[in-house]
Amino acid sequence: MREVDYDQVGVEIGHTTILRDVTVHAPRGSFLGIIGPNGSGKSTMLRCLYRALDPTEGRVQVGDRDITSISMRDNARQVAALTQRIALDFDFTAAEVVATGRLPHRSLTTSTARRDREICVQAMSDAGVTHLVDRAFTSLSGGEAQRVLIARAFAQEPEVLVLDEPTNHLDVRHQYAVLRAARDREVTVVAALHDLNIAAQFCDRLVVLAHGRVAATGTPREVLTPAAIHRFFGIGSHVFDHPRLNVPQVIFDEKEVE
Ligand SMILES: Nc1ncnc2c1ncn2[C@@H]1O[C@H](COP(=O)(O)OP(=O)(O)OP(=O)(O)O)[C@@H](O)[C@H]1O
Repeated sequence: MREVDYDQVGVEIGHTTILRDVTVHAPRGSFLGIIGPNGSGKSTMLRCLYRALDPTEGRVQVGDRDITSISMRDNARQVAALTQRIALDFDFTAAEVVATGRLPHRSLTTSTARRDREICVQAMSDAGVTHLVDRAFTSLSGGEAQRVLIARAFAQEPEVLVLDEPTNHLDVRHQYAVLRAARDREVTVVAALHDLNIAAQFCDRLVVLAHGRVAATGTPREVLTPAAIHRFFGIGSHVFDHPRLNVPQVIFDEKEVE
C-alpha cells in the first residue's frame, strides 16, 4: 500500500473550473472519505487518481511518483477503481468480470493463471459473491453487480482502492460488509461517500469538497458538526456519539437550523 497525495490539483473542462487547488494527503493504509454536495467535484477528484482524467494544474502522486509519469497499465497495477459509470455490453459471467481485474498484472512471459484464479476466488469470497460466479453479469441486480465490481477491484490487488459511491444499490448489511472488506485489506482507500454516518464509521479522515475546493478536512469528529453540515449540505442536524464506537452519528432535522 502506498500513500496518496493531491498537490494543488486543478481541473478545467472546456472553460469551466471543476476543481481548484485541491491539496490532500492520504497516509498509506488509511481510509480517506470525500464528502460534499452533488456536483462539488468528488468524482472528478477520484478520476484524477485512476487516470480517467489528468489534472490541468498540479499533480497526483501515489507513493513518491506523479501518476502521469507512469503508463496507464502501471497505474492500473497500483490503483483499482470502483466507478459510477461502467459499460459492460458483452455477456460476461460474474467470474469473467472479476477476472478482468487481473489484466493489468498479466505478464507476457510468465503464466500466472493459477495464481490469478486463486486471487479471484478470494476476492469473490471477500465481496460475498461466490454464489454468483456463473451468472451472466447483465442478469444481476444492481446490488449484486456492484458487489461483483467490488470483487473485481479487490482482484486487482491494488496499493490504492478508489471507491466512487461504493454503497450505491447495496442494502444496509452489504453496505457495511463491503466497506469493512475494503478497510480490512492492505490498501489505502479513497472513497466518495454520500452517507455521512457510514463515512464517520469507516473513514480515518474526511475531506469536504464544496464548489470544487477543499472546504474542510479532519477526523469525522472534527468535520461532522451540525454547523458544518448545515453550511455544506444546507440541512439541520443533531450529532450524537455512536453508543459503541467512538464516532459521531448524524440525525438530520429540517427544522433545526443553526
Ligand atoms: N466532462 C464534463 N464536462 C462538463 N462539466 C463536467 C464534466 N464532468 C463533470 N462536470 C461538472 O463538474 C461538477 C463536478 O462533477 P462531479 O461529478 O465531480 O461531482 P460530484 O461531487 O461527484 O457529484 P455527485 O455527488 O452528484 O456525484 C459538476 O457540476 C459537473 O456537472
